[in-house]
Amino acid sequence: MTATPVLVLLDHAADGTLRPPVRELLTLARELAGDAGVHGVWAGAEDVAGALPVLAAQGVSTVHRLVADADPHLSAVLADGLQAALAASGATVLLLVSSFENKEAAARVAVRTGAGVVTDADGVVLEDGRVVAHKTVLAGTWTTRCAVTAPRAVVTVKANSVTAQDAAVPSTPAVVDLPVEVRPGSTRVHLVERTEHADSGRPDLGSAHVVVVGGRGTEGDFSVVEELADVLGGAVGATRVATDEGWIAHDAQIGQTGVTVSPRLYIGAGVSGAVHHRGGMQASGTIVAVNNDPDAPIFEIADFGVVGDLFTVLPQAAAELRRLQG
Ligand SMILES: Cc1cc2nc3c(=O)[nH]c(=O)nc-3n(C[C@H](O)[C@H](O)[C@H](O)COP(=O)(O)OP(=O)(O)OC[C@H]3O[C@@H](n4cnc5c(N)ncnc54)[C@H](O)[C@@H]3O)c2cc1C
Repeated sequence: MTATPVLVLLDHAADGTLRPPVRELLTLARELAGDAGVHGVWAGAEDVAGALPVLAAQGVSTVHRLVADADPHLSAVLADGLQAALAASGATVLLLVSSFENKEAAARVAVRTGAGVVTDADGVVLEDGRVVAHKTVLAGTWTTRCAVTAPRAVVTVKANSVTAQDAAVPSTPAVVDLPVEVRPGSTRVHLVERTEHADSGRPDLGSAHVVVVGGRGTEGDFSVVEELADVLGGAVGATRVATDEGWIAHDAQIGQTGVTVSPRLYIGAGVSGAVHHRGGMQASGTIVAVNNDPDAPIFEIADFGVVGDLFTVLPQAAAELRRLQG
């Protein structure tokens, strides 16, 4: 694979603000593309203008704004748009933030274009002209390197895998409308309604730098978990026991059948560390466990462990952090 532009899907919120992991992907894209340049894809009716300063700081050369008579929030329509953007940009590498929706779109684009697809990567490099993606598999027990042998690569990258940095030289991104030919099959599903979650004031669980997680040990009282998360500016997560009990919404569940997180700091309180939970958090940077059972399996993977009652330890930690923060 010779040097070509790298294409990045510019995930954004309803107000047009770029989601934080997009800066990480653009940083990675610059490393892969070298002089060939970085292109972005803007999908949705939101105004791109507010995102342009960030895209300029990231050195993006061209933003392909999809123009389609169908909703690009449908993964099949998004895949149509991404395929068109690959053709328009000449890119042979497409990077997307790892999310359920993006992984579905990535798979569709890869099938249509004959690309190799890797999901949930935590690093991407070029080796001998080939895209090599690093990923953690089998409930976090193995790290693998997957070399893409096809001429095109589509890779979804987990949040917090790359440290975002601005380009040495900013750019003036050109915004180009890209008409998308929507396949008849792509609109077999109609999007009836789409509602953004009310803003909790906390960062998104999948991309947060800090995640504080409550398990069965909370016995349904998440107040101390939320308090510590707020002091650290982090997100609140949960085990399946906690979500099944209805103590917290299902979208907070971390693990094999929930969200995969890889924050810089994971704090588990009253979490045993079952294999199904580990699969969704073992790639975290630093793992802290608070559990009153010294034999809890989570201590096997913890970088720092506190044997104690979470209702005593978490408030103390929050108070000390507040004191240090002044
Ligand atoms: C197919 C399948 C898929 C699954 N997918 C998931 C998944 O995606 N995510 C997930 O999380 N689980 C998943 N599970 C369930 C998983 O196997 C575990 O049952 C679950 O993770 C355990 O949750 P827990 O750690 O909260 O509870 P427990 O295992 O009951 O552990 C509670 C811990 O809290 C400690 N504790 C109790 N009181 C206190 C206190 N006051 N202070 C400090 N510590 C205390 C206890 O010592 C214990 O270690 C799945 C299971 C199956 C079969």
